[in-house]
Amino acid sequence: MTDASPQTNATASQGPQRRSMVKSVLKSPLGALSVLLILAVVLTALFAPLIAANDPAAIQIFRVNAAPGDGYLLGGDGSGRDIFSRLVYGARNTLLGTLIAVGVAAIVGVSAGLAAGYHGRKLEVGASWLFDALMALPAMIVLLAFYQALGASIHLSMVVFGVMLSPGFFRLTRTLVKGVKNELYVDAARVSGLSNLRIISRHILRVVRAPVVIQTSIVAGIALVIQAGLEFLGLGDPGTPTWGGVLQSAFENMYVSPQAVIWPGLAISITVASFVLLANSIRDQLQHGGPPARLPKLPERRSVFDRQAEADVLLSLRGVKIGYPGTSGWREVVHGVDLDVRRGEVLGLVGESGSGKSQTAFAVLGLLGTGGHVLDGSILFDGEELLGKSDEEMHGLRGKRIAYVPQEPMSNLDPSFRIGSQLVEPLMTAQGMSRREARAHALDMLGRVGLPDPKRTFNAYPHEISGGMAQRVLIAGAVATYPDLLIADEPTTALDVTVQAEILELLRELQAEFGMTIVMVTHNFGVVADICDSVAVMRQGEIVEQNKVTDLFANPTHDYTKNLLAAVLDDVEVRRYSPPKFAPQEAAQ
Ligand SMILES: Nc1ncnc2c1ncn2[C@@H]1O[C@H](COP(=O)(O)OP(=O)(O)OP(=O)(O)O)[C@@H](O)[C@H]1O
Repeated sequence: MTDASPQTNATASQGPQRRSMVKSVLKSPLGALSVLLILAVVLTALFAPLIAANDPAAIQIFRVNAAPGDGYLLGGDGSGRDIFSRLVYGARNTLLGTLIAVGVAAIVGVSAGLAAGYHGRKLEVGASWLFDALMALPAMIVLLAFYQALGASIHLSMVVFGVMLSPGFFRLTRTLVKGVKNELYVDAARVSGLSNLRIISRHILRVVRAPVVIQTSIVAGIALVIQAGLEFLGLGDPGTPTWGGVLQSAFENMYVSPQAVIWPGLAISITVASFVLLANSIRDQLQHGGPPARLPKLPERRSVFDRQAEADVLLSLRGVKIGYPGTSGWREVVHGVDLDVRRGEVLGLVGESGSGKSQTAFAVLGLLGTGGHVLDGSILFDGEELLGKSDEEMHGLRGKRIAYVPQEPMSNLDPSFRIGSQLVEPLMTAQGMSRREARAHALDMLGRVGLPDPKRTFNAYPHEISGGMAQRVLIAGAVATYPDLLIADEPTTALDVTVQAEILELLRELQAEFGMTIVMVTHNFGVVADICDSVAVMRQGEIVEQNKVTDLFANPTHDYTKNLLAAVLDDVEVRRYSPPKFAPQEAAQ
């Protein structure tokens, strides 16, 4: 049995510029064409009595195998009936049969798939066994046997065929449900007391919906072809006009009236092709988001590129504005940041959530989120302008001269590869090392970042190590190329307090040993006090204050900085500097 599972990822559509699926499909040429053709067939079926001039069953003996003309638009068939009228009325019966097969397949397969995927293992095993057995049955033989037993009703045959098509829906739905049922938001829904039925209808069906629509479209094409095939074999109701029946009649008279075969053939092929094209078009929209939405026009960059930074400044930002496409033009999220990071310095980029710290860091890495652009400004790295560099040029810098340590160590390691191979591959491609050299260097680095048994970690899978060890592994990978600049985005947030201190200590040591410059993105003044030499405070997309850590802690000038410092908890252990405690009235000034 056909299992036309649409390979799709329903979550792929959840981009920032997701448009309504229907609109997106209609905007793609193939999607629009297929919808138009299916609509035309449906309308023809609905308004058959208005479209067809003649009764499809009326026989005119002198029009047997007649050529087109004289009121018979496409000629007469072997019994003297109007081929056009039979095709128009045939659209009704053919679509109804298709609808029955698809409806039965979807209802049986999706409900069983939801139940088997969501509920325990026993139900899944039983249902899987049943549907596997159904798939193993030869559809045509089963349909012929049922035809013998049930009589000449194509609609009953389509019910049986629908059941035979249901395993495709079952497998697709079960797999999707199993993938989503352990997501944290589903757990949260369970904890909040929602019933299983409510969770399935609210959270699970949303994920299943789009792939099931694709599967439905594919299965509709298959059902139509099989139905026409059965009718062609003479297994339909001879009194009812259908496309398969018209094809059979034309085939019997092919030598007398060859053109009569063309019309039912065209009707079947175009409709089936439309279903398949529609499925492809929806899948494309889901997987790739369809053709890119038109971006608002980029504003002209006013900043002068031709500038130089002081010799001891490694990274220099001037007037950097970052934006994302919004409903009415660009939505600016960083509004003209000026920032200098000196060679060998650890700079803390600090501010509350959403203040633009990560966006500023990602702009330097050339890794803004989908649709994100640096709208204006200049970013100099070691005297070289980064804005305007191609992806390839940026690729040459990232992972070599500019390294990155992320916030979530675990989600940045691929669970299907050993730690060692994830460290060795980049060293071979980026540094041109041989496998042996890369392996030795990776083991060295794992030892250097304080992992007690580098060999064991090297051979381990990510799930076999702790979060703190994973962060050390990522740091080892980042510093393995001895980068000039390390950007660390909240590298300790996901770790427990003692491990946080160890990781900060490690970064400090590595910075001193390799002479790296570090930009530390953080919302935590404790981290700033612990490791940073200077600090830039961000608020609502702007830098409001930049100073040496000692000076800023001793003498914050901006109210926002004072508030942030006042919010540092009394028991935060600050090893290098002690933030002064501000009285609430002082902080509010
Ligand atoms: N992909 C995106 N599309 C649109 N807006 C975005 C996108 N990513 C971030 N933003 C917006 O940019 C602004 C700054 O985000 P950013 O991630 O830099 O904040 P942050 O200071 O690093 O906060 P946090 O500490 O919570 O990560 C926010 O208003 C955010 O909504």
